[in-house]
Amino acid sequence: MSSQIPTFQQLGWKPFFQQQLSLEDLTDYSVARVIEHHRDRVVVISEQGQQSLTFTVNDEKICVGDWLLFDDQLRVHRSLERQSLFERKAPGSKVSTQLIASNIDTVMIVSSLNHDFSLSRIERYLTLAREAMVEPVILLTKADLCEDADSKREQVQELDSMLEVHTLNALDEQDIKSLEPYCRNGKTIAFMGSSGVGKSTLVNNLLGFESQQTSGIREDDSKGRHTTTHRALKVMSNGGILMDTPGMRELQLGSSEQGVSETFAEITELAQQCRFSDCSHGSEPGCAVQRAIKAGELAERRLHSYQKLLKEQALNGATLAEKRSKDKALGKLINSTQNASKQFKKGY
Ligand SMILES: Nc1nc2c(ncn2[C@@H]2O[C@H](COP(=O)(O)OP(=O)(O)OP(=O)(O)O)[C@@H](O)[C@H]2O)c(=O)[nH]1
Ligand SMILES: [Zn+2]
Repeated sequence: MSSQIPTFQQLGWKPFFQQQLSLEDLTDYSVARVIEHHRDRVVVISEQGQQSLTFTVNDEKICVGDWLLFDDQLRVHRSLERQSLFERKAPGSKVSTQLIASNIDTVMIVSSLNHDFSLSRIERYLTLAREAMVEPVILLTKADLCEDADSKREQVQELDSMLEVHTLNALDEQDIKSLEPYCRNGKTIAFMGSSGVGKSTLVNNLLGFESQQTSGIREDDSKGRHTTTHRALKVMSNGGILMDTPGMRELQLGSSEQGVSETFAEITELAQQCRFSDCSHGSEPGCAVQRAIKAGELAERRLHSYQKLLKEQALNGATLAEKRSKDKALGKLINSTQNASKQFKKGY
């Protein structure tokens, strides 16, 4: 974080958050945004600068990017409702989720135009972005190393005509400038994409670090990145906020169906015209999806991606449902034990 204290507006304060405050909140508490999350405390930035806050007993689940209220004793009072949230399944657990980052406006889905380029991977990230309620933008890097950049760009655009798709050389200053509209004052952005596609290069250039790293990224720089304290929230040279949490890179598909159906809107729409409401779009008669594939209006690849993601989701959904039924069973057990002890007390 730069030495200058950013203004609230710069930090991403919006009417959406303002509306959640009562008069009492404003007089009794201070407002801040979380920039680091630790086991027993959070580091926040407010109009007073950077502060470390302790949790109260009623420790709610807080994550980087959250807005919260705190008292004079530097204790968290409560966090405000989020506008968007990235979460993932906690490692080692099929059921609980881990909060990654909240209140992001735009997520940059980065894919390089060489070996990493994969429409299915992009679709996967699009689904994640939509589940998180975050606007996606596609950045296709290494355009300088690719001969058919335009045709690949078109393939991505065909996934969704409303999608913003850029091809660029992440090392080129002019190309970085084209991203400025997304990085303005008050905007929070984040990056997603597999290893080596140019995320760090983009991040460093957007942060205005190019003067420090003119000779490109050296091998030992990646080590250096890890030894410096990791601030998840950084102010970019033109005022926007960059959310740079390591967890964003290992995101997995959640359990809601909405992300998939939005990402594959044309299939969702076609499916409504299938003769059978539970059509699997295989060999059923009257399948509108198969008809569109045969007519060349829908790529077969799209249907495969769609089905694959739906299957993954069903799997995630099942584990959540299992968890719920377990919780219910536990609830029943507790109730019956309580009833039994009541009955016992009553002398039955
Ligand atoms: N020619 C060219 N090289 C690029 C471009 N973008 C990134 N690179 C190079 O690709 C390599 C990997 O880039 P990084 O920015 O480290 O990739 P990353 O996505 O951060 O990778 P991880 O840190 O592993 O997640 C570096 O050597 C960059 O200089 C580009 O648009 N054009
Ligand atoms: Zn069908």
